[in-house]
Amino acid sequence: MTEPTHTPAQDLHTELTAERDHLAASRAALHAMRMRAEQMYAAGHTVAGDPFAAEMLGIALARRVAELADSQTTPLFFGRLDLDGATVADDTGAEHGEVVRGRFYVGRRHVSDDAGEPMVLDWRAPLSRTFYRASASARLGVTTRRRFGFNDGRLTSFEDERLSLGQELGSASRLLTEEIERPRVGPMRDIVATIQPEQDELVRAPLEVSICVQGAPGTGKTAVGLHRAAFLLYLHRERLRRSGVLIVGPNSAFLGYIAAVLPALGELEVAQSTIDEVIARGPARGADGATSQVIKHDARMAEVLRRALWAKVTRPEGPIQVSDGSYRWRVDAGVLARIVDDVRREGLPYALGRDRVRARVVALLQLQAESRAGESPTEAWQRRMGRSKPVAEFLDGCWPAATPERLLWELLSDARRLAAAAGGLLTDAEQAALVWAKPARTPRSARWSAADMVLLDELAGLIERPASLGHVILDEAQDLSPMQCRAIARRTPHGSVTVLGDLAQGTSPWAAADWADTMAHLGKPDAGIVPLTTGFRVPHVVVELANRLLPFLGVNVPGGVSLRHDGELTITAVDDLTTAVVAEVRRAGQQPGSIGVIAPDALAAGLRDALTAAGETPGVEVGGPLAVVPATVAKGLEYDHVVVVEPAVIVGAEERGLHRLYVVLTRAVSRLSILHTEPLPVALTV
Ligand SMILES: Nc1ncnc2c1ncn2[C@@H]1O[C@H](COP(=O)(O)OP(=O)(O)OP(=O)(O)O)[C@@H](O)[C@H]1O
Repeated sequence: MTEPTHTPAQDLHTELTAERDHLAASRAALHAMRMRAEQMYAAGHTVAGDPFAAEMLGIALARRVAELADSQTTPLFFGRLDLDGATVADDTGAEHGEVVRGRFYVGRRHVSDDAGEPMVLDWRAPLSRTFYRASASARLGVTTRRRFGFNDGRLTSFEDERLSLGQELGSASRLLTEEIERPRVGPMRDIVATIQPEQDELVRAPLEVSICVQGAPGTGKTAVGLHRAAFLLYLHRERLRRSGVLIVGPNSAFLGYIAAVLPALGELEVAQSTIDEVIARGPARGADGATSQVIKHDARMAEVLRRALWAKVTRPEGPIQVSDGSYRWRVDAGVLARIVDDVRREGLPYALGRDRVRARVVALLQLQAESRAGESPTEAWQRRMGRSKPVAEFLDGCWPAATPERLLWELLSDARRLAAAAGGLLTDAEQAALVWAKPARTPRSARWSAADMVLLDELAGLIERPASLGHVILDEAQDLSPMQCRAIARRTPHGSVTVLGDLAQGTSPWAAADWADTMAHLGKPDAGIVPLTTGFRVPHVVVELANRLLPFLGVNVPGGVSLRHDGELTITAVDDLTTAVVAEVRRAGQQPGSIGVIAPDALAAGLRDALTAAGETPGVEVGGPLAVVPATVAKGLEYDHVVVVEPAVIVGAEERGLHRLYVVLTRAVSRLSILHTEPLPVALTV
């Protein structure tokens, strides 16, 4: 492998001018595409056949116009490929033999000229794959890969790797380094220009494939998940628009931080929620004790609920007799029992089963009516029979209608009912912890807790099957409980999942210790587990400090390595925390970038007030210049300068406090200052 040769200044100038010309021409072409789309939008109603078609066409064209919006500050392309024979892969990654030569620009979206010739290739197009994957040893038909540097939308530099001459920069790329080390002010940005080969492999994995990524802090898991969503939507737009793509993140601060990435990539329709929002059936107004909460999230509850629901189905005791004008039809108890048994064996969701039993009974009544009258009864007749009192009473007796709320209310209000469902599964003490001390009088008046929502969702899934989503991306998935995983599994029986997380960052009481368990609860036990170890956020010195905690975290994960060798770490024992935090924030403010003061939850509000009183202005939004962040919401976030306050209190505040500290220490992009009055946690000092 050789170092890239340098281009003489004069040639450099000529080349830069040519590249800027191509950029200007591409912008003009994009503008023309948008004009054409706007004209079509304006004329849409005249070509559509009917009002519905006109509306659909209008929506599609408006979307197209929005997708073609140009932003002067976002570079239209960031790379160039010179090809002497690249083999294009199809959607699945399989090569289909078309050999391509010539020059191609790679950017955020496809731009073509009037004749339809590509001026910029979408980064997700099959040919663009070579931009991310080619290396000197496997150059995939690439002779030269060029990366462009931009400043405020203006093309200012480029960097070549002549792969055909064995030149390759890898992580020594100046443009990659600049991108990684740039100050993090504002919301999270996309990484399309610098996706690394190991990340690209995950981003472009086929839609059918579920994957689980175990990655150390800052290895780009969130970035990979977001780019994977954009990639899948590009390849399977119509299918996924119908079925939906969902991103699940740990909290609303995190979702706010990542919210701008997909729109910047032209993807405006991906739902982004917390797991609680996904399963909410109304506001959670109740609270759980620590013990009952953990039991409710335990996978055994699924079986308790299943038993409780299906215990409602009983064998019919007598026959049905239905009057129909001057006739009277009859179905014997034995026949009814067989129907109930058969339908149970079919394994349908409860409500569908009930409908099917009703339909079978009506079919038997219909047979009798047909043999008597010689003609088929109408649908109205069938509905009348299905709703007739004897049929309704039979159904209410042996397959009663059920709602999640009523069932759970019955279980949590009544120790005997719970015991009947939980016998052999939950201990007596566990059952006692679940039953309400003061039962709600009706299901409607129950004050459901967040953990109850998980149980209600499980019941709802037993009663009626939810629609299947096309793809779900689960970020910080190590914190999902078995029951929460099941909630996602129910929503993806025909879809796939991308699971992103770090076992070392598990802070929930049910945090995963082994990805195989999580994937089994998600219904994808065969998914591969892929490690990511190269860190793009946390500087080397800080990674080293955080890695000291790993042996104490009880998980088996590969340690991270940092691409960043800059960075600064200070640990200071202070007398007065508030004074020290204010002084540290002032010192940090002398450098560009965002500042995050991460404090024990109990201290956060006081520090925010103290900073405000001192004339600093901590904001609440993530991505602002200064934020005071309670330790429990810092997950997934990052700041150029992180001030960690009182690590020992963070550790002592919760059961998995050491894991929390690991999360908190790994939020820093450039500088980490630790301020403490209490002795540091032992794990940090060994
Ligand atoms: N290939 C890349 N090029 C440039 N920046 C990158 C790349 N990959 C990741 N980054 C940046 O590194 C930072 C960390 O990425 P990200 O938040 O996705 O990591 P993570 O693995 O989800 O971290 P954590 O587990 O700590 O939440 C982000 O600022 C992201 O933009």
